Amino acid sequence: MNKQQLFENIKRKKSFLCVGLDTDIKKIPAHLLKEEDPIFAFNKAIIDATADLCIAYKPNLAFYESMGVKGWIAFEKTVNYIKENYPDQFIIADAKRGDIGNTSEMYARSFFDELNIDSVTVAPYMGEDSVKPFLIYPEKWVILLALTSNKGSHDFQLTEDVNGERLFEKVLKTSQQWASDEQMMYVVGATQGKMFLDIRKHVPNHFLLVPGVGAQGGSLEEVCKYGMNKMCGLIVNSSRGIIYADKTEKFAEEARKSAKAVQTEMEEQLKAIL
Ligand SMILES: O=c1ccn([C@@H]2O[C@H](COP(=O)(O)O)[C@@H](O)[C@H]2O)c(=O)[nH]1
Repeated sequence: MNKQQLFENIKRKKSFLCVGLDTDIKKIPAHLLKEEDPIFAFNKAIIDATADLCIAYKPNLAFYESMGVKGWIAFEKTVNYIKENYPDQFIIADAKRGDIGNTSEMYARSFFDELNIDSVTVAPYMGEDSVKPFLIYPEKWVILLALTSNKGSHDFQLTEDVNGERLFEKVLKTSQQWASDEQMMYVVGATQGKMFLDIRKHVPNHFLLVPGVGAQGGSLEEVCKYGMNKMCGLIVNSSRGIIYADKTEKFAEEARKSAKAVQTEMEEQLKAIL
């Protein structure tokens, strides 16, 4: 999917919501445990209940890998289910990969060749040769960690060099030499508030993947105020706040209500640019 198609989906659905499929066997409703593949059964119900309200799904690999082979199978089935039934959805493998070149090549192959996923999150710490292997795939995206939503983002990302340049700014500046805004996005946490102004000074036109609303308490209003651009430029993720809205047989219905509440707020925010 290219940038224009992403924007068209945002306009059509009046939403820039990404539903995070952080599916934890210990948190899903008990009645699903009798299913052959409880993780997939849960995901399928959540996807069917929310697909018209969101433009993206973000399974986080940790939740699947922690289940071994069964988890990987559930992940693959989930990706295929989205692709077959909701082909307009942008799929993000939140895997935070990145390694020496030949190893990154293998990571890229598994997400882009094997699974045909739209995008993968990548850590920038190992530099250009660790990111480039992900960039040889047309219309596939690298989503590079820039300024994350957690408290630890202060430990390295905000440290300054002798010229006063912060590490996340160096990441934004340097990585723009590797790919354009047609192939690269950045992760910026919703909890970072006004810092979106600084982010936008460096990357006015890029899409940003923004986790941290809902369970982490980030403000959607602030994200939009400081981070929205003329193509929206935001994919805002909520995982726990949507998928675990309820633990009963009504879980999918309640997840839909939570997603609808976020989408309604997004529709309002989009009036500023549409
Ligand atoms: O800076 C980051 C980068 C990634 N994440 C991931 O996003 C979701 C957030 O889940 P919630 O339940 O909505 O808090 C999760 O997969 C994180 O690993 C992030 O939160 N912050």
